Amino acid sequence: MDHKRLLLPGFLSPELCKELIFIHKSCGVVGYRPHVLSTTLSHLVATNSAALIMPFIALRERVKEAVEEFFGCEFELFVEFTGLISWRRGANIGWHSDDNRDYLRQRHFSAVCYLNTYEQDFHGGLFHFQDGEPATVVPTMGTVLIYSANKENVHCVNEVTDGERITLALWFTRNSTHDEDKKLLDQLVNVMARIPVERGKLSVSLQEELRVQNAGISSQPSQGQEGSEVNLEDQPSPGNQNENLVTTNTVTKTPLHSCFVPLPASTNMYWVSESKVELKLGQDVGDGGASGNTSLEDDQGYYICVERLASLGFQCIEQLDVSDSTPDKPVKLRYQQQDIAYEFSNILHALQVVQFHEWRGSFPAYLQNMQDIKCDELNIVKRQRTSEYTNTCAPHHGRSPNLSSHKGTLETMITSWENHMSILWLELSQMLPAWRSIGALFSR
Ligand SMILES: O=C(O)CCC(=O)C(=O)O
Ligand SMILES: [Fe+2]
Repeated sequence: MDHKRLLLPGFLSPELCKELIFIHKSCGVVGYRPHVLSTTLSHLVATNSAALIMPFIALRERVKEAVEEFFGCEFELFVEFTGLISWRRGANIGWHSDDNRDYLRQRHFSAVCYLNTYEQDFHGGLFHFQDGEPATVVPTMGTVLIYSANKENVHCVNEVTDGERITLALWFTRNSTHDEDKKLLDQLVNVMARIPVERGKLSVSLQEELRVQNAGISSQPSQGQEGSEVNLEDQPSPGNQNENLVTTNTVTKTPLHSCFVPLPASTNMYWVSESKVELKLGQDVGDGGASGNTSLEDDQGYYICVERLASLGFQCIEQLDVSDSTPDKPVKLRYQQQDIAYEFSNILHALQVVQFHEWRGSFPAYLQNMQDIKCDELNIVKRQRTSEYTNTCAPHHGRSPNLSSHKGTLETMITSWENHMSILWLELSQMLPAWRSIGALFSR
């Protein structure tokens, strides 16, 4: 039997891999099997994070071209599925081919893009082919593995024993009725139509201004940016006038803000069950759906967003009510026992902002600032009232440093995320008419 497969090391730049990891860590939900989380493009669109599909577009195109060239089927393929998948401790998949279910028969070719590296970011999780060469694929950041989805390429993934193994999985089909682009376009058109700011209201000059401001911001992520917000005061959008500028604590929210503040999906999609789930290995192949979801009642587990925030040192000031089916409530965070004054629109908004700064590496600067505030304040307090030293550190007690006094830092933290999102959002809204007319998602 022929085992047609291709390994392309360095196909993705480290920068793109990290950006995709940021998206997954900001938006991922429970995946299709235990210990697996996923972020599909349609999930991004459905959770008001449509702008985050932009970094995928050129990559999907490049991978499709590589698959078409290797298998000699130029201009014949459609992307059937695009999803970021992470495999956490305990995740594995037995021998299978990727088309091994009736509802997966349309999958003709597979491409797995490895976004992080074996033995650096996770342990276990090697990929093996049952027959032929290469027998084993070692996941390495930026490598793409391409193979046919049928029985020529039966494979498995060993159990991940530690860390988080993150991939971008793509499937391709010759069958146009399974074209992911058509479904995404329908979804995008619906979502963009509901956006409160009319695209037409964003004049060309304003868009230009935005670009210039953003160009400045992205090159200096850790500095105060006076006047960096998108101020639409002069161009109110109909039906939205009263909401044009909403000040929450120190940070001004603009109409654009409401375009891309994420909307969480239902709670059970973020609930990772830790109770035992019976599974027949080797039969359950990725469908990108949420069939790994389990009910909240009988389970031990954790809420993904809360866990992701906690792993970076953030807690929600008020505990999240996981019995609430839609966690779309304002959230405030605490970092190292200091309450952050800013009110995020919801837990997903908080997570996206935090992950954004983790990705950009701009946290150390902010945290350094926060650390300085803490030390200074504590020193003063310590000198004055030594006996109450511990109390001053405790949440809601004494004068724990209020970060709103460090307006520049906090404001920059929020607005640099907003600016990043607004660039993507504008790109998306500019591309959409062309995508609609062609019926496909493509890059410039
Ligand atoms: O992540 C990998 O290396 C392969 C995953 C896989 O086999 C699948 O999802 O079907
Ligand atoms: Fe597979």
